[in-house]
Amino acid sequence: MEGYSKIGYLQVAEELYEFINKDVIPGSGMSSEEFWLGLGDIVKDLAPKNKQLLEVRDDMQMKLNEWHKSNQDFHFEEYKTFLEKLNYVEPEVDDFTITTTNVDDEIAVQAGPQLVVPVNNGRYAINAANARWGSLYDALYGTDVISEENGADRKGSYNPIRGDKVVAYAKRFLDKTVPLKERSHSDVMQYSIEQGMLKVHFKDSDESVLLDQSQFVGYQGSEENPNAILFKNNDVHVEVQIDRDDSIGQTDAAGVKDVYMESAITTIMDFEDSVTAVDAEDKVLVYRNFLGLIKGDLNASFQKGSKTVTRSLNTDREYTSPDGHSFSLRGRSLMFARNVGHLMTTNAVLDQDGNEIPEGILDSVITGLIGKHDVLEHGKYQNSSKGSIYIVKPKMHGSEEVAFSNNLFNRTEDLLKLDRNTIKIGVMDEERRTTLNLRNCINEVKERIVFINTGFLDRTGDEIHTSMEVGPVIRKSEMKNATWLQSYEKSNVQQGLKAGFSGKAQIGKGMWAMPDLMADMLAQKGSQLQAGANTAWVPSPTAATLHALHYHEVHVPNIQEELAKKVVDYQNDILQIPAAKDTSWSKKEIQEELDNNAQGILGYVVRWVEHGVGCSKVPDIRNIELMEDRATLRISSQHVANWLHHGICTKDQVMETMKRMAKVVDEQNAGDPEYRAMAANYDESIAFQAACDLVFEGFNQPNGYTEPILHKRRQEAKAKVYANK
Ligand SMILES: CC(=O)SCCNC(=O)CCNC(=O)[C@H](O)C(C)(C)COP(=O)(O)OP(=O)(O)OC[C@H]1O[C@@H](n2cnc3c(N)ncnc32)[C@H](O)[C@@H]1OP(=O)(O)O
Ligand SMILES: O=CC(=O)O
Ligand SMILES: [Mg+2]
Repeated sequence: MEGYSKIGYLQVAEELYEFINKDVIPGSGMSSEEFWLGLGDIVKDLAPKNKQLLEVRDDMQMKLNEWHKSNQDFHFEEYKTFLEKLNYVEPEVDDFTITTTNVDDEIAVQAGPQLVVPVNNGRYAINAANARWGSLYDALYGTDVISEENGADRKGSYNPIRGDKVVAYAKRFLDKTVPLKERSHSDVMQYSIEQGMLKVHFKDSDESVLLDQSQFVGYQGSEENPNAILFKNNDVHVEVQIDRDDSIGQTDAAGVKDVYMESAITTIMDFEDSVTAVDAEDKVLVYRNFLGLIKGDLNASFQKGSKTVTRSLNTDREYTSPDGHSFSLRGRSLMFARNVGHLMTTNAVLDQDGNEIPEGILDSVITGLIGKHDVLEHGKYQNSSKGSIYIVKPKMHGSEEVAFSNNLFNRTEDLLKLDRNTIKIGVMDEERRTTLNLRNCINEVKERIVFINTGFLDRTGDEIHTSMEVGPVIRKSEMKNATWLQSYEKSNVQQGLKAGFSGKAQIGKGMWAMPDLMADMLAQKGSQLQAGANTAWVPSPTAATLHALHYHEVHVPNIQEELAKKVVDYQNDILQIPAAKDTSWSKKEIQEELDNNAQGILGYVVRWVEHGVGCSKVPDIRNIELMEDRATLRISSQHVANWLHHGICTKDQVMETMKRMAKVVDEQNAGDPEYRAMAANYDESIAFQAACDLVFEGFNQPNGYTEPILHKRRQEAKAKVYANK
């Protein structure tokens, strides 16, 4: 095949071949020949099984559709029996606990925010790794957490009225989190260290100490005039920064210029939901960025206003302990790589017959190979101090698919000469068959599992698609309160606790998908901790810093201990299908639902297909900017497909809506010179065609996934650009 190098069983796209051989193999302890021949063996052995697992998915979906069509008179018990016979609901394994070892404290001990970032965007990826620490002052000043009332507006140059509100908020946080024995942090004139204790001095020459002296764990600078005081609360840190020469420090009695929060304790470097990678060129970019992150030499230069900014990874933070010893804290988030799932194949590597190989197999061996450099301590920094490689595996359906991933990781370890279970797994609980059989799924990876996470966005898409034949689904905005979703969230925590995750692994919860609504996030996202999660997803570094506040309010291990005492059988509730009981929506309501979905689909897809951007902020019908990714696209497209299938709307109505909304999206993007308007020629716009395919062909997409259409159309768009060059 032209443009490919033949090696053993495989044909490898030249750019990938060269990148791996030149940049990744050296120092890995293996030759390139060994690597490619070994990958060939894995593909030869595992690709047929991968294919068979996908056939099981299709077969189950077909049988579900048939069952629902011939059981319009629905009986719940019969439905359950049918699911059990189909092995859609598996017989449960006996009690067990996970035995994962060599897990970093960031995962096992420290409850805190988890940031997700598309790894193809180097600038964002570096930012994400550096988001281990973030400025509380900036996060408050720049978001709606601080209201703009009474002259505290955000626009323009620094507004001292707003600044005062920020400082007051931060000092209230300190009073709650690291209280003084007497009075408030806002009364402090001077922080100092005396005989290993933190002392605070007030204006009237009064002084005090911390209520709990053990919360003071370090400082920078001198004992008399420290320039940073480090506190620890609920296993996470907060640093009060002092600089009397700084423009903000000057205005503060104690010279405090900022409160720095330990924020994104872990980060998911995403190769999946938020990424566009459809060929060898794109795959090389994501692998190259990940290599740079692991080796610590990734840089990104970009224009910010008139300046060129070069960004690189932060160093560790150095402190002196109260008893005078030097120590450091990590300056960077602990990184996971989220590989793609089992569905897609990639043309970056072909087998000897010219078939694309499963993309998940390629991701496993290459992220494993890159991760090996960390195990061998080749980087400027170390990601895992325990010699582990952390991989998140998404979109798996049921325990056989998890067992397949385990086998793939075993084979990857053997090929790379890594000890068994060096590669840890994070299991996304985001498909209905995994939720129902989560215990069995965890059991398949009990020696390497480090997280379960409720990816409720994909999970909602799967919910709609699975029960497509039942009837019209409830409106999208009602999904979050639906019985199935609420019980899925609870069941996930219960299964994690039962399998002994507390103190060993993460029980994670999903994304806050409104990146601009930070006040609402602060009000609502703490509930994920109350529900037992020791981490939850945020879309940006700012959100990580603000979400970190929640982990200071509650000590998650205590909550988990309480929750572990009660055991509830959630299965019947998880199986409550979100079909609408009352479908008498008004014409206006139907149109509103369609408009909203169409706007989200088009706004996201146009950037995916034409610009290669896999995660975007797209305004919804109320003009609220939403984080859209493949999983939210799956929901919107399946929702329209469902209503279309059940005659709630007509094909003509949907087409009219898509065309009208394309004009709205075109207007939203009018300021972008690279943007190609969809409404200029609907038939020629590849993005518009992709969006239409997702809706009109939605019924036939495997499990309602968006990748097959997105990949095909993106490849088409890239080919068109190259042809015109
Ligand atoms: C279902 C699921 O799988 S959810 C997982 C998928 N979702 C994600 O991965 C979320 C990733 N988030 C993002 O891509 C972005 O935050 C978006 C698209 C939601 C918003 O992006 P933007 O509009 O560019 O963000 P905004 O203008 O508010 O902020 C930009 C700044 O924040 C930084 N930033 C924003 N999001 C992130 C992030 N996730 N990680 C690191 N940095 C980020 C940017 O680097 C930029 O800072 P810089 O100029 O100093 O480099
Ligand atoms: O991957 C996360 C999701 O919600 O889907
Ligand atoms: Mg997902």
